[in-house]
Amino acid sequence: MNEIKIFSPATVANVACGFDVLGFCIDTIGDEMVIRKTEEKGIKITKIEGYDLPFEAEKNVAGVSALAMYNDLQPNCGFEIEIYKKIKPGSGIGSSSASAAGSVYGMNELLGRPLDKTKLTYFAMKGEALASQCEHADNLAPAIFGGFTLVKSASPLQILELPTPSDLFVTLIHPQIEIKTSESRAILPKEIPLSNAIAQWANVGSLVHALHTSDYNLIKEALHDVVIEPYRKQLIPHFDDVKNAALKAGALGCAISGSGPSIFMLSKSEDTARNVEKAIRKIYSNTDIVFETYVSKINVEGIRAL
Ligand SMILES: Nc1ncnc2c1ncn2[C@@H]1O[C@H](COP(=O)(O)OP(=O)(O)OP(=O)(O)O)[C@@H](O)[C@H]1O
Ligand SMILES: N[C@@H](CCO)C(=O)O
Repeated sequence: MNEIKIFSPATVANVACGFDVLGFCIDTIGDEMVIRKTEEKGIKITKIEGYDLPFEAEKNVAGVSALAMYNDLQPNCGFEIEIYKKIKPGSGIGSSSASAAGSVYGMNELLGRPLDKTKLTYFAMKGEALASQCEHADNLAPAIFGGFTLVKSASPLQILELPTPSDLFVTLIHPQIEIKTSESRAILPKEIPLSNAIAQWANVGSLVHALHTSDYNLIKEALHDVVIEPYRKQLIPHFDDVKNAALKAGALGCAISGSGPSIFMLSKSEDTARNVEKAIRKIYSNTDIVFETYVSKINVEGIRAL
C-alpha cells in the first residue's frame, strides 16, 4: 500500500473535571487526510484545504509529528501529506490534534504498523506541542484510541482506555471565535485551593467509575469543573446561559470543550441530545454570534481509514 485516506476525528479534552487527562472522541466531525509514500526522502505537506495553515512541515503540527516519527524510524522512503481541514483551528475540539495524530497514524499504516497506539500518541504529542506550547495528550489519546481515555502519565506516556456507556451522546456548540490553547492556558492560576482539588479529584474518580458501571446518575454528579471553568468561562460569550439551558433540557452535564470556545454536553439518548441542541441554539440565535451545533455518538474506533 502506497497511499491511505483517513478520517481524523474531533475530540473533547478535559471532560469537565479531568483537565489535561480525560478526553473522548467524536464521530461526526473530523478532518480528512491523505498520506502517500514517496521515493524522495523527507516529509512534505503538499495540499491544505479548508483553512489557511503553514505548508512548511516544521510549522504545521501534522508535519512536526510526522518528522518526529520519521527521524526516529528512518524509513527507506519519504511521505507526502494532504490535509482536508474541517475542524476550525482554535475551536476547542482538537483541531491541532486531528492533524498531529492523522499524519503519524497514516505513516504507521503505510509502514506496516511498526508502532503501537501509545508510541503514535507519543510522536503526535511533539506536533501538538507546537500549537499549545506544552506536550499534552488529552485530545490525541481519544483520537488515536477512540472512546474515552485517561492519560495516566505524560512522561513516561501511559494511557488508559475507559469504557463508553452505549446510550451516551454528545451535543456541541461552537461559537465561531478563535481561542488559542496557549492563551487560555496562560490565564489559569498556578495554584489551586485544597478544597477545590479535593472536589475535582473526587469527580474524576467518580466519572471513571461511572463510565465503568454505566451509571448515568453518577456521570451527572461527576461532570463538574471547579478548577478551570471559573477562569475560562469569561472567554466564552453566554457560557452560563448555554449551560443553564442545556441542563434544563435534560443534559447530564455541560462544560467547556478543551480550551474553548466550544461547549459540550453529554446526554443519555440521542433524543435528549437533540432536545439539548435545540435549547442551546436558542441562546446564540438571539445574538449576532455565528455558531455551529453538532450531535454525535461517542466514536469508539478513533482515527480510521476511509
Ligand atoms: N494542521 C494544523 N491544524 C490546526 N492548527 C494548526 C495546524 N498546524 C498549525 N496549527 C496552529 O495551531 C493553532 C491551533 O491549535 P489550538 O491548540 O490553539 O486549537 P485547537 O486544536 O482547536 O484546540 P483544542 O486543542 O483546545 O481542542 C493555530 O495557531 C494554528 O495555526
Ligand atoms: N487540556 C488542554 C486541552 C486543549 O488542547 C487544555 O484545556 O488546555
